Amino acid sequence: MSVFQLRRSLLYVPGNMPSMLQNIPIFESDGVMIDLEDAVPLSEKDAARILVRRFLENYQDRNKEIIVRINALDTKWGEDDLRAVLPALPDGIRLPKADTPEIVETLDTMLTEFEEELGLEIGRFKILPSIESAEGVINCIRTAKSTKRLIGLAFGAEDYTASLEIERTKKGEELFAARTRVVWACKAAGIQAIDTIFADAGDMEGLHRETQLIKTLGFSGKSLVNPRQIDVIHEVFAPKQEDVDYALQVVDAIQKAREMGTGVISLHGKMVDAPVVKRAVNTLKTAQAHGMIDIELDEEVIYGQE
Ligand SMILES: CC(C)(COP(=O)(O)OP(=O)(O)OC[C@H]1O[C@@H](n2cnc3c(N)ncnc32)[C@H](O)[C@@H]1OP(=O)(O)O)[C@@H](O)C(=O)NCCC(=O)NCCSC(=O)C[C@@](O)(CC(=O)O)C(=O)O
Ligand SMILES: [Mg+2]
Repeated sequence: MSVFQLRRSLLYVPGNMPSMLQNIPIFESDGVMIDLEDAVPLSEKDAARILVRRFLENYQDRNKEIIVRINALDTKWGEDDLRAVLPALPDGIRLPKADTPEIVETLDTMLTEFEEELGLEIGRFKILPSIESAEGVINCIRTAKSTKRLIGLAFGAEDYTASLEIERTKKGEELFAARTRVVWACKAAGIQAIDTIFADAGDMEGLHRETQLIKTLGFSGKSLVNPRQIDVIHEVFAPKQEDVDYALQVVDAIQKAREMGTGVISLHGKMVDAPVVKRAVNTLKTAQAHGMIDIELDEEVIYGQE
């Protein structure tokens, strides 16, 4: 059974803060996004990219996914950021303000050139574009299919609400349509949807509520601003034991149904058919990724394919 990569928690770490960078190895997030963009003041842009490169060169035993958020490619820093950090081999680049598929394609081409220059496999560096404006949301369906390098699309609600000239609320009603569209784009392209930050690092209840909501919508994880947010996210994304047990029963039941020559069966009085089985398999894959179960799932047998 394939195990999809967990990206529940991607923690931003400002690239100009040595005291924060040095703790990256001990954070229990699934990944970190070292930031050269908005967390870094203009006066420190040049120093930060050198600091990040040195940090990555010394961080040899990587224990989590490392993504660097560069400055946008239409700024005077974006290309220098790439040139500085790529030789230190981050796993991927988060591209802010990815308003169009064309800007992601430009980054794709630049990464290919850097890979050739550095003698690396083409496609080694992944891309996580940020959808954080009205234009970005409108174009995200094409952006999600713009290159094979994409690990997902990340929604950025702070810039998105600024672009709409509205306030961001904790309830998040103003974000619903954009979040939904980003999820559709990602699911249609077979990549992950990563939700925006929750800025109030002291409000764990609010974070819990928002994470529950975005999980329900189909996001795979969230960007974070503070290490204290990691446990809350992981708790919400952990599959519940009762759901895993039920998914195992569903898989068992459908195989018995097939042996009886039918594609539908009743389990505890509820109908089990193909979509129910698909959801059960998703639950089991998630449980597998969380290390909760270790079983071989033969999807051809489960789905009844020849
Ligand atoms: C939020 C706050 C100020 C709270 O400060 P506080 O002082 O209350 O923090 P405390 O909890 O008291 O800190 C306790 C200890 O943890 C250390 N510590 C804290 N945070 C740490 C961390 N992130 N990494 C490593 N270490 C950390 C700290 O140094 C201290 O260490 P020590 O002194 O040794 O005890 C602080 O966390 C922080 O600056 N966060 C990063 C902010 C940032 O990167 N923003 C840019 C990315 S968002 C964006 O751009 C939006 C977006 O573009 C995209 C999108 O949505 O995806 C959009 O448009 O939407
Ligand atoms: Mg932003």
